[in-house]
Amino acid sequence: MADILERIVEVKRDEIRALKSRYSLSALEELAGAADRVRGFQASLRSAVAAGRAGVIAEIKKASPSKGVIRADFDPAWIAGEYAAHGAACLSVLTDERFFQGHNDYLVAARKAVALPAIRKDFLVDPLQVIEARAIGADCVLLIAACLSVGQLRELYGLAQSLGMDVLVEIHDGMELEQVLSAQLAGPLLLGINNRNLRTFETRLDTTLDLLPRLPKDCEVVTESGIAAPADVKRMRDADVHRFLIGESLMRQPSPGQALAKLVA
Ligand SMILES: O=P(O)(O)OC[C@@H](O)[C@@H](O)c1c[nH]c2ccccc12
Repeated sequence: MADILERIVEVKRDEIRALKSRYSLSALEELAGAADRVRGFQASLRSAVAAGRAGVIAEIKKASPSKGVIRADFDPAWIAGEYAAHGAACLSVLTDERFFQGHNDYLVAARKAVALPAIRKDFLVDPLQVIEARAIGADCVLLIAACLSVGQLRELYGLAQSLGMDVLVEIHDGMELEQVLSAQLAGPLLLGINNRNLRTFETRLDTTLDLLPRLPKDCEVVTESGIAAPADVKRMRDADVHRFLIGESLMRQPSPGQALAKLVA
């Protein structure tokens, strides 16, 4: 059986075809040009960290392929308000419909409710999806190294930057790190290390810690997935990792904002 990442990318190919039949490139570019001004995503994380705080990207995620529905009562604007009121630096919004029960409208609603910058969390493999991200208001896009060739990574990264967006480049092992470094992207690189293996769903915080010695000095590391307890946050901060992408453990609590405050207190 094809693994989940391959299945997701197959579905994305269909979505890209549909997007192409709905919009011409110039129409989509026009929408991107008319979108709300970009809010600095990488800068917001940087200022939290400079102030001695954890820089948290708080995720708005209804469901996932590994966990099913995570939160049934799902109101993206309300959740965004919770996160903003309790110290999140940025929002992450899943827009994939098929596997994560996300939606572009959730990003629009969440971003409209607060002043925080937001990343479009999806599986981007085509320039059109990057332009679409800006058209719906995204301030940052996720580029997953495992879905992209070095050439695609360079192309999509450059395109996102040319649209004023930041990019979070995601890896989960040393091979993907080498691939990203060989792309020689314009830094300082915002590099996400996913503790969850998207092929097996196994989650190990050591994934981040093991890769740290191999990262370039100016790299801004985000540890992603599986952060559930204050001890997890402390372990990372002791290793000089101050940026976090956190979803499930917040989404499962009645007040995701209070959960966030407790986690990083
Ligand atoms: O819910 P968690 O374990 O806190 O993880 C959040 C985030 O890291 C995870 O949703 C994620 C990281 N990279 C992704 C790529 C696609 C979809 C989802 C993800």
